[in-house]
Amino acid sequence: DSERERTRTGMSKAALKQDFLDNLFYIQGRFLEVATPHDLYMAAAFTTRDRLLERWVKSAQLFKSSHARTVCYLSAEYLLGPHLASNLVNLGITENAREVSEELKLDLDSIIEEEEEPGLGNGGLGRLAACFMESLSTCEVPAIGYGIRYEFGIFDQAIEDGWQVEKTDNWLRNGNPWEIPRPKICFPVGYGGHTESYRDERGQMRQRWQPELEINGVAYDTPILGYGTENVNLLRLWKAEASESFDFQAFNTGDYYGAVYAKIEAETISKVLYPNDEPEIGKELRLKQQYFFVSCSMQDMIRLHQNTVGPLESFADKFVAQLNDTHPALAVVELMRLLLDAHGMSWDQAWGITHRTFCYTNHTLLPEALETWSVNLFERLLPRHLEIIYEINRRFLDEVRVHFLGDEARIWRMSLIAEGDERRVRMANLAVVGSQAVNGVAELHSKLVKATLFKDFAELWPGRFHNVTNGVTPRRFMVVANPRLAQLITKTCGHEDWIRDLERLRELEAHVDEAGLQEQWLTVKRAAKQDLAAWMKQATGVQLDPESLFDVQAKRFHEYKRQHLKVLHIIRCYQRIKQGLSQDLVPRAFIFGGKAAPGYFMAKLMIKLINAVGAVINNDPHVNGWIRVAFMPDFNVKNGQRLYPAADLSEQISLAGKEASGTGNMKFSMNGALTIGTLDGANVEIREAVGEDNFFLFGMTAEEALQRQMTGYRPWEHYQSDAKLKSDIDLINSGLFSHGDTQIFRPLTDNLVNHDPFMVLADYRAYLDCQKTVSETYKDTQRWTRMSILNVARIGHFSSDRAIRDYAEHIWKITPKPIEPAA
Ligand SMILES: CCc1ccc([C@H](C)CC(=O)N[C@@H]2O[C@H](CO)[C@@H](O)[C@H](O)[C@H]2O)cc1
Repeated sequence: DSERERTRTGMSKAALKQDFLDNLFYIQGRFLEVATPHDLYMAAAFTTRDRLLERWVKSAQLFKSSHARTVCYLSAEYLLGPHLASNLVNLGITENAREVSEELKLDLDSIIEEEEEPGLGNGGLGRLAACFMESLSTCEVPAIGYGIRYEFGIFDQAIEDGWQVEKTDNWLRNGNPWEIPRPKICFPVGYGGHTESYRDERGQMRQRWQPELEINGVAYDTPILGYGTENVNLLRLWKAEASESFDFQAFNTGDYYGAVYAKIEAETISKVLYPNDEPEIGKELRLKQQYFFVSCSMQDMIRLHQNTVGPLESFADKFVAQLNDTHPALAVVELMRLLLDAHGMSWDQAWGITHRTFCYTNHTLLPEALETWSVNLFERLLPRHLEIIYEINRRFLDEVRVHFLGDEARIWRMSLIAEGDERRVRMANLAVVGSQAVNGVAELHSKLVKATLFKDFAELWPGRFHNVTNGVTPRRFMVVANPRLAQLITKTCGHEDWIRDLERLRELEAHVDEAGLQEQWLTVKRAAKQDLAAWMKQATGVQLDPESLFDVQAKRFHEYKRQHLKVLHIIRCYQRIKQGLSQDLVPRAFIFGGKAAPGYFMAKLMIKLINAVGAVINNDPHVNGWIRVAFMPDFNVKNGQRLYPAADLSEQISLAGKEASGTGNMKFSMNGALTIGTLDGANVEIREAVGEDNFFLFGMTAEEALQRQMTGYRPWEHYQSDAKLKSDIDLINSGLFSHGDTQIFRPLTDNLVNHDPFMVLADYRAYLDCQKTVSETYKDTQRWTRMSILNVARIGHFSSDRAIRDYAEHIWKITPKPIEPAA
């Protein structure tokens, strides 16, 4: 058998078994009889990693020797999820691993369950970065993902007495077998201090920075394997360390705290992920974190270029860097600083390279989400960068004046500096000016980005603005999360090629009316619902009926995502059942999941309201069996993989114009859930793809919502004129769901009837009517199943492989570089 089979990285059962037992012994120092679940998991992880490393080394060799053009994805977040199951699928050895486990009387699923997921992200943006890394490898595009190795990721969420309680996410407590420390790949990062001008050896006046504090950034590498390919890309996350981890002088003088102060101060920089998916003003540590990973990454890219190609003039031919929102936007300024100050380039040459290197993706239109940093903070923390920002701005505004003579208002709006009592640096404007391409993440969003957020810039540089609609990886969110469905699709299509070419799901359409397929389709969904019901029972005590319609809303809590609109529907159903008017209802399980930023009061109150309403409904004998409410604690990638396969109905009900894209909507559809949603973000394109008959649409369009807001929206009138709405809101205020406390939810209900910034009351009626249609449709199982099959058959466009191919062709101008399989 082949060279590979004989080696430690054979794919055969025999090779896997031997390697597993060897790793259990040589790495965990255990033999089977005494191995703990954690030992078994670590042995399985190292056995899988061995096979990754072999491909990784080959990829790195080829990319290095061929000077392959490489994408650098700069993201402050990567919501990777557990590695083991996904790597087994991408290596194509899940079955072999399962059989070896059985031979050893072990259960592969419980070994997989053992893994602590790396939650190095908040939500959509972080998970997208993870899907993109997997698809970059699958599409054989050479790439490096750069980010921060937070010691503590997104908090673990517990629900206590209905309230969210945040628990520290100590994900590294048991070690991390998937990363390789690279102590020798280490870069200095400066903060504070001052700048000074000096005359260089050529007599040129130059600027340099004398930072006050210097720490080190050390690389930790994680291989990212593609599916059905030998290509492995690199995820390089930076950890902050003190340049001097122990100050002996201080220790000798008995100043023990002083001895470790530098170490503590340095390490705080990569200590914890900021748990907000909307910016918190002026958190200095946040800016330090952003500069930290940007500086390490730019220095590393320059090192790699000089070690492979050589002269920096061709830097932008070798590297293209994608800014994942504005969080890494400082990279534009840091590359300028390095090219100017460290490599003695002229401004124009440096700017030519910098501008051609960067591309920027915007992920949100919410004004409060656009990051700005005070000029004072910049002066103190990054004085040299502020100088460079001023020079970029001076030259940029000159260009604007040429095109828009005398339009000082435009100058004021486009400036990188927001004037006013406190001058602030606009990171979004910096990202646009410093990039050769700017894109939104769904067609509607990209249109709104050009028409509102960056209107001035789109008028100056129309060709710079693009759209790349988001996508998700079908490997994790179909094959790993829903193996039953994957098997049924493979059997029906007669091949597994759909996993790497998702458009081939269309072949399912030919079978859509076959009773056999419909039957098996229902069986697969029912089994997933039973699994979720069992998990929810042990996690929350709530018993869900797998025969009922699983109506799921799972995403970060935010008022624009309108989880409170969903609660009003639940209360409406409750009231109708209590009034004996349940004829047009179908039994439903209302399932929620999602974390709220710890400082976001209204979002946390929404979680409490859901659990309060659930407690009453789930214990009310009159409604028993009709409706149930359950809150899945700690919604993360692992738990998401339990939820997506079990959903019948996917709630995508944000106010049109607010959700940039959404990606959960794609994951639910890929698992046969039907969507009830507004014409917002990628919902628009999902509806176009699956067909309007297979999508439950309601609500105002983005234009209509904007119009209503412009002409003065008075939510109070809805409350006054709509008796049902009034009684639902009054029921919340009645204290029925809060042990008679009529005040606890007032902030939420008052906000709704007096302000309602996301127009919940305006869409309430349309939403209820649409939910009626949903119930009607669900009663017709054959029709519902047909719609479910068509949702999967027509969802191919929303693979992250397609999104990566779009970026490669239209933005990065890069071609794949496949690694030839070992002989
Ligand atoms: C500074 C705090 C912070 C952190 C994250 C963010 C992200 C931009 C928020 C986010 O995750 N946006 C989501 O990005 C997804 C991927 O493109 C989209 O699908 C979602 O619509 C968008 O809300 C903003 C501000």
